[in-house]
Amino acid sequence: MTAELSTSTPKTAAPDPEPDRVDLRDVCIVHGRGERAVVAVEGVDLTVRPREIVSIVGHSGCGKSTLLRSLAGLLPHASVQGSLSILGRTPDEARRSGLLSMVFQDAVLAPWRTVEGNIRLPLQVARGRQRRPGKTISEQLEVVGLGGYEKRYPKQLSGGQRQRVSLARALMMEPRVLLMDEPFGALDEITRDEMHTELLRIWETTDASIVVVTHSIPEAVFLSDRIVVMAAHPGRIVDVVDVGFARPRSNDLKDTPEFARIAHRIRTALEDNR
Ligand SMILES: Nc1ncnc2c1ncn2[C@@H]1O[C@H](COP(=O)(O)OP(=O)(O)OP(=O)(O)O)[C@@H](O)[C@H]1O
Repeated sequence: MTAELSTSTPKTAAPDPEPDRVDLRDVCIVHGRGERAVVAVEGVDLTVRPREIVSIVGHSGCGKSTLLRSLAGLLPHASVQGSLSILGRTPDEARRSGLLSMVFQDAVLAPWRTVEGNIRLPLQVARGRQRRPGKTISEQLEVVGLGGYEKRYPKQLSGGQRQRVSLARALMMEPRVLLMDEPFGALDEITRDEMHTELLRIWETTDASIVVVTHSIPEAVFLSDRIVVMAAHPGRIVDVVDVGFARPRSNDLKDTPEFARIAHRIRTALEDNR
C-alpha cells in the first residue's frame, strides 16, 4: 500500500495532552515518498499510563519498531501524522530533556570506552540540556547488579551484562518513559528469563512507564500490564490484551494455566491477522 503525506505536518503533542501519560492519536507513519512510499503504521491510538508496562507484539514488518522510533522522536517529522504526546511534550522534547530514553536489541556500547565511559556518554552529549542525573554511575551500576564493573570494557562482559550496562545508561536520567526495542532478543533463553525478573526488579525502583517491542509472546505476557497486538499492511493495532497478574512476578508464573491462556489469545490474534 502506498501513500504520500504532507511534508509540512509537524510531529506535535496532542491538543489536550495528559501531563502524566503517553498518548497517541490516529498516528500514521509513512516511510519514503512518492512511488516508494510505504505506510508502516496507520490509525494507531494508544495510551500508556504512569508506571504501566506495555508490550507491542506482531509479525515481522508490521511496524513495531517504526512506532517505537516515532515515540522516541527518531523519525523525520514529515513521515509522522497524528498526535503524539509524551507526558504532555513532543517526543523530541521528551528525549532531549531526559524524560524518555531507549534501549535497543544490541547493547550498542562503544568498545573503546569502559562501562563508566559508556554510561557517561549521553550525559556528555547532552551537555546540561538534560535534567541532572539522580544517581551516580556507581549507584546506577549497583541497581542493575553490576556494582564494581565501572572499569571493565564491553568485550569483558557477557551479553546479559552488556544489556544491563545499556539499561543503566538509559536509566541515568531517571526517565519517566523507557522504550525498549527487542531488548533481550540477542540473549540465550536462560539469560533472557533472568533478565525478565531483573528488569521487573529494576523497574520497581523507578517511576517509569515501559513500552517494549518483542517477538516473544511469553516475554510480553510476563512483563506487561497490557499487550498490544499489531498486524501488517498497513501496520495497525488488532487487539489489546490486559494482563492482570499481581506484582512482583516470578518466573514460575510462566507455568500457570492463566499464563498459557493469555499467550494463546495473543497467538490466535496474530494468526487471525496474518
Ligand atoms: N527506513 C525505511 N524506509 C522504508 N521502509 C521502511 C523503513 N523502515 C521500515 N520500513 C518498512 O516499514 C515497515 C515496518 O517496518 P518495522 O521495522 O517498523 O517493522 P517491525 O514490526 O519492527 O519488524 P521486525 O519485527 O522485523 O523488526 C516494513 O514494511 C519495512 O520494510
